[in-house]
Amino acid sequence: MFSISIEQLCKTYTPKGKSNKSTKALDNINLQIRPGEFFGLLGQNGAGKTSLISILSGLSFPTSGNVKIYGHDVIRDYRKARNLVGTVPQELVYDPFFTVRETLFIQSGYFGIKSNDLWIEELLENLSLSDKADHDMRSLSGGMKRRVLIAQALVHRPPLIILDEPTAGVDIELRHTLWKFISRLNKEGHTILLTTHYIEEAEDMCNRIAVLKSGNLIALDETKNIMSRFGGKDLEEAFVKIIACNELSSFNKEI
Ligand SMILES: Nc1ncnc2c1ncn2[C@@H]1O[C@H](COP(=O)(O)OP(=O)(O)OP(=O)(O)O)[C@@H](O)[C@H]1O
Repeated sequence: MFSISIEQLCKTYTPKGKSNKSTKALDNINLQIRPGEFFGLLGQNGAGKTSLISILSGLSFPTSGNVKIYGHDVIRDYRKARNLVGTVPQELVYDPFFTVRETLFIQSGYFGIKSNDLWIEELLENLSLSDKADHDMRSLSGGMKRRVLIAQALVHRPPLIILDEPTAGVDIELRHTLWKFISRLNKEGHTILLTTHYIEEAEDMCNRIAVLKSGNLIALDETKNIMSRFGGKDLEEAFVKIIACNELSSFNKEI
């Protein structure tokens, strides 16, 4: 069984006013991700990455197509699918008046977990948040808030962890802390789906890469194969070449 199975997925945003044009954010995406993969989803701004992640996380509906998480359809079997995913969103969304520990306790409650103290302590420890555990969320710096968002996504020990640009604007210490912890979870069997504009992070961490361009999947392969197929000294050079190529159909034949 796949961690993620996506078949003929399309997502179109249709604005309410008649004058505005609709946007096709995802166009016939087919993709399977196996348990235990560390998978990178790359693409320029507006390529469709967050649209795809929102559908996987149950925050948005597909326009058409089928999406399953460990065999559970994200619409028909919403609760089971949602329980298997932990998503770290791009935006810093939080309740300013709860402490860090309260935030994690409340999040555990959303998943019906009553006693989660040991795991919450482990999350606090691994994300270097222990000394901030009893501080209000509003008093934390941006980087600290991001650590809490990561901990929140992990409270229910989801087998699939989705990270939407988790290191955007964060310092080097958090990057190290985060990647060390996420690597450990990946080695323990968690599947990781990462979007990032820091291509070197994807090169270091991901065993397989997909590239989206204007809602189309234009490349999909193991990281080392992408680099050798498209040349260049690193994944960033290969990525630039893939994006620059306009012959989407020739790429698609190879997918
Ligand atoms: N709620 C929405 N309503 C209308 N259009 C949307 C909505 N969300 C995204 N879009 C459009 O869908 C397309 C894909 O956007 P999306 O946010 O999925 O891209 P992205 O790859 O995540 O970009 P970024 O790297 O900037 O986060 C863009 O053209 C965007 O303007």
